[in-house]
Amino acid sequence: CLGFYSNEFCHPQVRLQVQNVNKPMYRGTFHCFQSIIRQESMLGLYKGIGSPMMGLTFINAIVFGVQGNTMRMLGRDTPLNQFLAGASAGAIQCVICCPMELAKTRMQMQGTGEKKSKRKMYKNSLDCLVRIYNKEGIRGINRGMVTTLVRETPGFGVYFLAYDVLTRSLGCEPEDPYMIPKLLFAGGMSGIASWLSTYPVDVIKSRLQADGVGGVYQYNGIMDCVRQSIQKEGWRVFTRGLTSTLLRAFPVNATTFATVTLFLMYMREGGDYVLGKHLSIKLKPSGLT
Ligand SMILES: NC(=[NH2+])NCCC[C@H](N)C(=O)O
Repeated sequence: CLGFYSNEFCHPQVRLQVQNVNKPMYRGTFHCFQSIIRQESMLGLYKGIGSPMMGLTFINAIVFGVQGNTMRMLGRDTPLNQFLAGASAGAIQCVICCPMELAKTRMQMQGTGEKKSKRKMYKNSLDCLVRIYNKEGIRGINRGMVTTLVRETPGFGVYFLAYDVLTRSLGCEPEDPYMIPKLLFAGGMSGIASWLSTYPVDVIKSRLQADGVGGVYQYNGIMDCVRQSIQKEGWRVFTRGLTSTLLRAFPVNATTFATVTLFLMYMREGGDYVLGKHLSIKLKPSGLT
């Protein structure tokens, strides 16, 4: 479980993305945090954490495994191959990421605002997915899959390309006394770059996955959700929850990338290898090959 996947600790993100702009419950990130803690205690910030915690082991294993093997398959270490290897990892991990985020979103939305249901529909994330499957079948638990693929495929391409470019330009070498801070910085900035690159898609995905909580369906598909969102809230709608997402993205991805890099470096003899891009680049005096 390297780092924390998705936005399980970014509770405000989902609520800020899907709240009703005509009757907004939250004025911004800080107010959202305050309200959740006041109304639901600190535990409220961790609602829906079960699903990401269940899925994150597999997701990170898939992401770094697919990315590394794709790079070895592509052979040449070029920026385009970095992007393609990351994008393929991002696409494949959607199989787990989409249902996981659907459960997280539903758990975080139940009992809030106008969607407040009299009784809690779901006991936990697994119960949430089982109920959705029993009611809506396989299509139901893959609600939001298209937007998840549109978000994650380029998002992960940017994620790994940014880390490659930053580790190269910072010269993250084992004998460098500042290697660890540089890896943390490169990982954190790569996470931010990745979320910034596809954040508008994430807003639409969250709205589609939250749609129907409490029985009220608002959208007839992706384009209708985009149209309604822009019509009601203007283009700023695509920045809703962005602050809390970026506040979380830096430390989570700094930890993830630095941990994987150091883990793999010390798995090899004497630090000959640094993740750099994808786990198996031989370090030469001139930098990563
Ligand atoms: N949707 C993305 N931008 N994904 C790439 C970043 C993934 C990373 N594990 C995170 O949760 O921050």
